[in-house]
Amino acid sequence: MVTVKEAKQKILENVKVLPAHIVEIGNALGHVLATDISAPLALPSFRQSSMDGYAVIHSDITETATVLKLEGESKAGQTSTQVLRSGSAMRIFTGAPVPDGATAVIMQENTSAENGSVMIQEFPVPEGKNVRNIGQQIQQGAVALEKGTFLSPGSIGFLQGMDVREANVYKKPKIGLLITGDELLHKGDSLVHGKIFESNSAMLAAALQQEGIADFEIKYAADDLESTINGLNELAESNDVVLASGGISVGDYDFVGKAVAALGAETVFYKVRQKPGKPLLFAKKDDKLFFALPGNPASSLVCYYEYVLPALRIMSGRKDPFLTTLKMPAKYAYSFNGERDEFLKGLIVNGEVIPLDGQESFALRSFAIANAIIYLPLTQNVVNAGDLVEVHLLPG
Ligand SMILES: Nc1nc2c(c(=O)[nH]1)N[C@H]1C(S)=C(S)[C@@H](COP(=O)(O)OP(=O)(O)OC[C@H]3O[C@@H](n4cnc5c(N)ncnc54)[C@H](O)[C@@H]3O)O[C@H]1N2
Ligand code: MOO
Repeated sequence: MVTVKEAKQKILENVKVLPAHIVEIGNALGHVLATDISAPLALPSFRQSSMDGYAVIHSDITETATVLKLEGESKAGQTSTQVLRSGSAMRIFTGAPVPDGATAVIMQENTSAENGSVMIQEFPVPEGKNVRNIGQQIQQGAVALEKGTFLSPGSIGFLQGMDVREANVYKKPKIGLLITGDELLHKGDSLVHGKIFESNSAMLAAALQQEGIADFEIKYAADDLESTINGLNELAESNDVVLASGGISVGDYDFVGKAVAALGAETVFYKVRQKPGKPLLFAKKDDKLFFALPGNPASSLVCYYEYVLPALRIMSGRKDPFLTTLKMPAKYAYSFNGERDEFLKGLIVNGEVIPLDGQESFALRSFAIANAIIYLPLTQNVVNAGDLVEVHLLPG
């Protein structure tokens, strides 16, 4: 048995980043850059107005109420180059090219135009006011995004604005899910006494999809050693990570531990001093990883968020693999007796976290409405309302 801290350390030590490959920008969201991207063009690539108003030469404005001759117009999308002469102002709109010679734009609220001239009710006008300069955002050839950047919607927009079409990103792991248990019913089956509708496959598939991992396959194994070995073996051949659900405890029909050993995988840890999720197993063989998640649904999902997801993120190149962690006051008191650290399903509302009712490991009802996991080490087994607790934010 290892502690939570030791188990997390072993994840960090034993999981390696996958190789990189080129993807189109449209498919790059949620990936991590494996090389720097240089700006193929400057942003902006021409001088742009940031306001609707009038382009002027700032030194022409010598007093409040300077009157300039109105000459020409520059609107967004205009491709021809225009020139502004001294003593004149040009009508201009947001995003439009600033004519050569112009050094500032006066927003139209500070002007009044009539009969072919415009009065500027602003003085003094600094050079460059309301003008976006060439390369103000990024110069051509400069590093636009560094290796290691996690590509967010903002990154995708930034790259698209420079007409970057593809990116070299770390691969995301391919996952095989092995769902074990003779008691399990599937979609379309009829309920019979002693059986349950299986939910871990849908739950884990949803969690993977939420992480942007679409490449996964699901297999089912009966509670016997041979079908568990075969299932693990087949999934390991075509995937980077195998997640088994159920059959990892000490019962006569729990075969996952024996099957992992039979495949020749090395156990990194088995059993973590935590509730729920005690019988979690992590093993590896060459570059393949095996996680055996306890069958109890809430145990399975806690282990996924606290250990599996960080491993998948490390493989994908993420430097911040664990759930975002912060301290927050507990809304209600909570205490526990026992010899294991506890992970509680929590709901953050208005800056406080509520330890939800229904913390049993077979129950998903609390997880269904949780937005956080509360981590209570053994040293904090009595929590009073208002005490600060460690909170791990669930993705989404
Ligand atoms: N004598 C002991 N018994 C148990 C111990 C122990 O230390 N000594 N540990 C308990 C703990 S803690 C957990 S957690 C469970 C883990 O058991 P397994 O991983 O072997 O899981 P199963 O026995 O196969 O199933 C447990 C539970 O979950 C239900 N289940 C299984 N698969 C699914 C699924 N795909 N979808 C929904 N529900 C599933 C299953 O029907 C059981 O109710 O062991 C304790 N026992
Ligand atoms: O570890 Mo089990 O998940 O406590 O029920």
